[in-house]
Amino acid sequence: MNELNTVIKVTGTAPTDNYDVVVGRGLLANLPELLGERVKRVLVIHPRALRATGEAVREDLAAAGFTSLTAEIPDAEEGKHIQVASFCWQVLGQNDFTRSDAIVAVGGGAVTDVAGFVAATWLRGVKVVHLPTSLLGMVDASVGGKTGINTAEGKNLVGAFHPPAGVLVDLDTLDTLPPNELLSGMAEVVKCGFIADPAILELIEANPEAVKDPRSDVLRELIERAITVKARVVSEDLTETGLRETLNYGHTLGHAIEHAERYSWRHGAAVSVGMMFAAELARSVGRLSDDDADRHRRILDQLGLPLTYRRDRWQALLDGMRRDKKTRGDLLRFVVLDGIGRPGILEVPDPSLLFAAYQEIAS
Ligand SMILES: NC(=O)c1ccc[n+]([C@@H]2O[C@H](COP(=O)([O-])OP(=O)(O)OC[C@H]3O[C@@H](n4cnc5c(N)ncnc54)[C@H](O)[C@@H]3O)[C@@H](O)[C@H]2O)c1
Ligand SMILES: O=C(O)C(=O)C[C@@H](O)[C@H](O)[C@H](O)COP(=O)(O)O
Ligand SMILES: [Zn+2]
Repeated sequence: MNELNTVIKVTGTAPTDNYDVVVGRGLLANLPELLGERVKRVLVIHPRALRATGEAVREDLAAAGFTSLTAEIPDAEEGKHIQVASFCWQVLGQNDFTRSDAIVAVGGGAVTDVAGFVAATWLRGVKVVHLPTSLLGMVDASVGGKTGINTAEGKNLVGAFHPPAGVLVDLDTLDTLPPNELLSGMAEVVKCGFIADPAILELIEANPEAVKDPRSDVLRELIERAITVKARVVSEDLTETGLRETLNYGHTLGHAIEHAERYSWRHGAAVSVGMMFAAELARSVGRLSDDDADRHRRILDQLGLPLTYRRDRWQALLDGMRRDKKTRGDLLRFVVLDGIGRPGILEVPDPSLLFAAYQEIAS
């Protein structure tokens, strides 16, 4: 690995909780070194849309002496399905994959989520390495070991914590990422700014054009800062017993919107509306100042992320939010801010409070 790479460490209590997230260019070629000598066979999981990248990874593996197979899966949320996991288990079974073999995920967050889930469940756990190719995958989904698939009832309702053995964030892959996908990832970067690193917000405010340029130094700094936030949080609380809930800022409503829209909305777009809602909720109970709540609107609007959602969908959203993993019994729980960089939890026994805050963002 060369000196232009940045290494962000994730740590934890078990030896398998410790790994590096390496950020740089031309990094995919470093995969064989990362897998190590014990691994003999590798299953590369990627969507059809990223076939060329998957093939390039397999060529590097072959050159280094690994036997590799491909599982080409449906794109985006269609990949986060039990039938896709089942297809991958079948490929692993038919090819006698053992506990010393490995899975490599090449793609966005949907791919790292389902491939991570397959790795968590095959033989009760095999090594997985993530090669995220979307901004969202780089700054969020590939780091922290949350894996999952959707069910008919909601988003990520089935999954496991299964940290990767390593993450290679190859910035070159962003060159082909469509602008709306970059924008979606930017919502998670902004989230990290609101919950933990105000410098992220200042960088975005000061560089409205550069943040959208995949080759800019500003974007690289944002990526590294967001990964640093995520790595720090999951190092302290891998299994979400407390601090990790803060990474769910904007997701209680966001996931409900994704489900209501049958996943036609990008994850980050839904989280953007979810953060607007959380800000209005916190403002309404006197926890967030008007200035800080208004800053949500300014930054998300500057980026071009959505700020509102349909007034007539409230009941479906409330039903969706009840299925959020932070809910305890009848108590809905939201990540809210007491100020920028000061996240906390708001427990809401009475949905009328939520309905009132929703009116502020309903269109
Ligand atoms: N596990 C976690 O901690 C975590 C964190 C955040 C989000 N997520 C999950 O991640 C998913 C969203 O991730 P996403 O936004 O990456 O979506 P995605 O994986 O659906 O990818 C978005 C689209 O971009 C395409 N794409 C990806 N990389 C590309 C590239 N380099 N060039 C061209 N096209 C490319 C994909 O094929 C897809 O069509 C959601 O399911 C969300 O729930 C998980
Ligand atoms: O890593 C986490 O923890 C997060 O909450 C990060 C989120 O951005 C991500 O979308 C995650 O998949 C949501 O998890 P869930 O537990 O609410 O399904
Ligand atoms: Zn998210």
